[in-house]
Parts: sequence; C-alpha cells; structure tokens
Amino acid sequence: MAKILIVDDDTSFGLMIEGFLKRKGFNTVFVSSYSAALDAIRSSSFDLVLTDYRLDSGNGLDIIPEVRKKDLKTPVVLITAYSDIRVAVNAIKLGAFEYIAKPVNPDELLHVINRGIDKATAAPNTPTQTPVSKYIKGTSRFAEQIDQQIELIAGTDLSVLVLGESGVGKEFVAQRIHELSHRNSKPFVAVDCGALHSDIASSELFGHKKGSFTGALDDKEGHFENVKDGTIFLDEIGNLSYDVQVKLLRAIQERKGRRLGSNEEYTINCRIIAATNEDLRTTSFSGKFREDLYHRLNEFSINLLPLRDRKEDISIYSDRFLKMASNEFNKENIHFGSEVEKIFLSYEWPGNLRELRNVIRRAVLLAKSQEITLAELPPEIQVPTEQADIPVQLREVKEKSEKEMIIETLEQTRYNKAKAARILGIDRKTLYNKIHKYRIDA
Ligand SMILES: Nc1ncnc2c1ncn2[C@@H]1O[C@H](COP(=O)(O)OP(=O)(O)OP(=O)(O)O)[C@@H](O)[C@H]1O
Repeated sequence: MAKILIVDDDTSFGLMIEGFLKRKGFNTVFVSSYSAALDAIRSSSFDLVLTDYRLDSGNGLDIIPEVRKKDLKTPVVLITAYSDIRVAVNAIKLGAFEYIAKPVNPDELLHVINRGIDKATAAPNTPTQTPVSKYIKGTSRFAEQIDQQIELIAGTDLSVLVLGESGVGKEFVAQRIHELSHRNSKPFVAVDCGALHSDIASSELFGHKKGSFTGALDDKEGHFENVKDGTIFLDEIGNLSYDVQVKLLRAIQERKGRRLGSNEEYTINCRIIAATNEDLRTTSFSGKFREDLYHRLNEFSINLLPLRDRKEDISIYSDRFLKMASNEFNKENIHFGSEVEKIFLSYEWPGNLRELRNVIRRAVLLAKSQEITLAELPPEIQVPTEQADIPVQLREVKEKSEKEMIIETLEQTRYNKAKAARILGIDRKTLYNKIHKYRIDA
C-alpha cells in the first residue's frame, strides 16, 4: 500500500484529502505545518509527497529539496492556487513531479498520484526504456524548422544543447533525437540536474563504491554507466556545481568515468543531450558555468520558442492533448467551444506545453457535456493577457503581484540575480529591466 505524506496548513482541507485518499486505499500521514513536514520527511519514507504551496512558514517549494535529499525518486506533487501558475512552473524546475491547481478535482488528484507512484516504482533508478513516441510535431514554420534540425542531428553523435523555457518541450525534443538515432534500441536516461543535491550529484552521475562516503552502503552504478550506449539527457545543466562540471568535462573529453572511491575507470559510450532554461554563456562569463564545458555540450544547439511566440502551434497541440485526455478519461466526441479556442490563443502560457496539457486534461475531466466551455478553464486563463486588453485596475494588480514575486524570489536567493531569474523563468536582462521598472532596491 503506497504511503503518502499530505502537507497542508489548512487542516480541514488536508483532512478531507486524507479521508479521500484513505478511501482509495492509500496509507496516509497528514501534517499541518512546515516544520512537521520536515520532521516527517527526515524520519520516515514516503512513496509520494503531496504539499500545498502556501504553508504556515516556508512553502511547498522549500519541501522539494528536502524530499530530494532523502530520496531522489519520491515524487512531489504541489497544490497551487490558479494565480500561482508561475510557482507551479518553478516547482517543476525544482524537480516536482506535477502540480495540481485549486480547486482540487478528486479524479485529477487520484490520477496524478497514481502516475507519480507508477513512475517512481516502474523505473527504480534504472534507465527509462525508449517509450512509444508521444512526440507531436507543431505546424508553425518555427516548429517545422526545429523538426528539420532534429532529423538532421539525430543521425550524428554530436552533443546537443536544448534551450528554452520550462515546459516548452526540451525533454521531448531530446527523446525525439534519441528515437530517430541509431541508439534507439538502447536506453534513454533523463537526469534532472536541478533536482540533484550537490552532495550526491557525482555519485548519481558516476556511481560510487561501497564505503566511499557515509551513507554509501552498497556499490552503486551511476547514470553514465547504466545508460550504456544510449542517450543521457542532462536537464537543467546550469545547476551542476563547479566540481561536478569539472568531472563531467573530463568524462566527455576522455570518454571515461570513475565511481566515487574507486580507481577503476569505465568507458563512456553514450550520446549527451543537455538542456537549460538560462543563458549559460552569461553565467559562464561570470564564472559559474565552465566555458569549455559549455562548448563541449553545445556542438549543436536547438532553441525552442515559448508557446506564446508560436501561437500557430496552439491549435494542433490542443487538439492532440484533447484526444489524449478523452481517451484517458473515456469521454468521447468531446470538443472545445469557440470561446475556449479564442482564450487559448490570447493567453500567455507561462508554463508552455505542460500547462496547456494540464489545463486541457483538467477541462476534460470537469466537462459536463461534450463541449468544453469557459466554466472548465481556470479563472486565470480567462483573463486576456495582452496588455492592451487589460483594464488599468487589473493591470495594476498584475504588476503588483509580479513585483511582489520578484522581491520574494530575490529575498529567497539572497539577491543572487542569476538564480532569481532562473527561478522566475526569465532571463537576467528581463529581471534587471523589471527591477528598474518597479524600483526594487536590489
Ligand atoms: N513535442 C511534444 N509533443 C507532445 N507533448 C509535448 C511536446 N513537448 C512538450 N510536450 C508536453 O509538455 C510537457 C513538458 O515537456 P518537457 O518535459 O519536454 O518540457 P521541458 O522543456 O523539458 O520542461 P522543464 O524545463 O520544466 O524540464 C510534456 O510532459 C508533454 O506533456
């Protein structure tokens, strides 16, 4: 019976979720404070952690690294308010498995929990075998060019750097390259470097020998060993510590790896695809990301535009996500109302394709008839986001919350602007412009 930790400072809501999950056969532990959550995570093991974003002290995002430190595989699901969509996006960047927007729909909750547990148990630290392709091609000129690049590059062994905002499809592009390459019968291993705590990053990537550090109870294969001749996908590469960057560079240059605490070397034969949503060149100039490593990883780069800058793609993706969700929830002949289609085109999609997929999946679940109407969309989406369409008052509210979020993130990162920009999902230049615009003392 899977064991779930539920964290929510709204006790009645937390108990309601607990009751629901118990009825569905889960073993649950409910805590109503941030500190109790940390105690629970440190003192016992869970198959999944479900946390609200807003907690009495700290927040759901702070829980993620704590869970990661304890067990890399435990999925974390974050519950957010609709207005926190950017928080949800950040949660994914920090390694959360998924987010669910309030009001929580029980079917959706159950579905996400089951997917999280299945994923964690199906591949316990072993390479993901290449799945049947779920890659959907966009129809914009931009998407066509990307597909041409993918096809071109797939036949080579060049290292590829995939760039773009969170949720834009970087991992899907990496998988697509792998599927079209001669390595497609070999493993595809995705490593979320953003979720790798610096203390364990080397051991996760390269493996360790029993006794090489406290807690190394057994010999362990690293991802570079278990990927064999397949493709390793290093997501959020900018998060790797300098030490690990040095090891990675050596591994790439010499095509050799070594487990921590071992003298024996193994050969590295895999293809490397890396991804980031920050400008590594800027970071490299400020000495945080090694320039030599950057060039090694970037033998070819693919830059994915955010969805709002390629709106022609929205229609094909929403149709396909709709089909996938209707199959998943056994709802036939479901379609979008014309208002919904219009809103999809005017909304900014800060969470890109991931957000589009989630909004559609939820709408299908909630739909009472065969037509998806505005009632099934999150309120935030129903507000046209083009500045010109926003009444002054609303624009002020939007700007106020943006300013607050920037201040909060700057405080969280102790005014490290590169880090703050990364968490906010914007580039540093945009952050500087906003600091200037809102006259933030930074
Ligand atoms: N080409 C695609 N075809 C079908 N679905 C896609 C495609 N690209 C993205 N998606 C959907 O969007 C989700 C997010 O994609 P993906 O994980 O590749 O984004 P990402 O850019 O790697 O995000 P992050 O930076 O947060 O890791 C996927 O789980 C999938 O549902």
